[in-house]
Amino acid sequence: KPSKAQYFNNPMWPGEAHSLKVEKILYQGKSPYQEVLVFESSTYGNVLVLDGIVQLTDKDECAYQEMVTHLALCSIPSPKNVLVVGGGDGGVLREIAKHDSVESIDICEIDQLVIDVCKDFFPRLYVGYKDPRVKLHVGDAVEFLRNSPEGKYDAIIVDSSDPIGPAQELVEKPFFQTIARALKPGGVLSNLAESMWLHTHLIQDMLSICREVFKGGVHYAWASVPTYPSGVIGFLLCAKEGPPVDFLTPVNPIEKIEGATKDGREMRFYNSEFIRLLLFCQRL
Ligand SMILES: NCCCN[C@H]1CC[C@H](N)CC1
Repeated sequence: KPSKAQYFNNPMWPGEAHSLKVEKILYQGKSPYQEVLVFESSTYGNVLVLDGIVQLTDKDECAYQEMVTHLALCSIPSPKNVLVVGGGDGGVLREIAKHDSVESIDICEIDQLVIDVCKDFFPRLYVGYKDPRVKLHVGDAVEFLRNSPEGKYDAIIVDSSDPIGPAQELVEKPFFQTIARALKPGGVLSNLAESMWLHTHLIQDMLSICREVFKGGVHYAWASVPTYPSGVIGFLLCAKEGPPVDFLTPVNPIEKIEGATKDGREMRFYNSEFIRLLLFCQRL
C-alpha cells in the first residue's frame, strides 16, 4: 500500500493527488505492461485504474469518449475506415459505431488484460466490440501502423493512457509520421492531449510536432472530466494535407447521429449546440 507521500509522486502531476471513496475492490492484477485495478466507487460507478492512474469511470467516461471521437468524425463528410490506437475499454468503438457511414473499425490495443477486465466490469463500454465492423488487433500500435497500407484511414483516434510507461512513444514525432502516412489525404487524427492546466510544455511540444506533420491544420480542444487530474482533458485535432477540414464547422450531420436515439445511440455529453457555442466563441 503506497504511503501518503507516494500519492504525490506521479511525474504527470507532481504535488497533487486525487481520491475516490472505494465501496468494493472488484479486480486487482498485473499484465506484462501495467497494474490493473477495478473498484466500485461510492459516487462514480465502477472505476478503471492503470498503474495508479484513473482511466475512466462509469459516470464521466461519456465526456471523454464522445469528444475524442465525434470532434474528428463530424469534421469529415463521410468517414469509412477508422482506426483506434489504444481504447481497449471499447468506449470509443461504441461512439464510432454511431456513424452509419463507417464501414470498418480497426482497433490496436497492446494489453489484452484491459480488454478482459472491461468485458467483466464495464458492459456499457465493452458493448463497442459487439459491432460487426470492429476488428481487434492486440499488439504494439507503432508496429501495426508501420505495417498498415499507406492512406488507408479516413480517421485515426489515439485513445491511449498517459505518455509515461507503455504509451511514452505515442507523443514522439516518428509516431505522428506513421499516423500521417496511414491517413488518406484530408484524413483526421484525434489524439489524447492531456490537461492545459498541468501539461502546457507537453502540449506545446505536441502542437509543434503536429504542425510540422499535419499541414491540413491542428487544433486543441478539451472536455470536462471530473475524475481526471485538474478536471479537464484535451485532444489534438489534426488534418492531413488534402481536401480542407474545418474542425469548427462540422460537415457530418451531427443531428443525424444525435437524432438517432434508436438502440441507445443518444449522446450523454457531445451535442450540436455545444459545437455551435464553440463556433460562436471561435468567431468572437
Ligand atoms: N478510453 C479511456 C482512456 C483514458 N485515457 C487517459 C486516461 C488517463 C488520463 N490521465 C488521460 C486520458
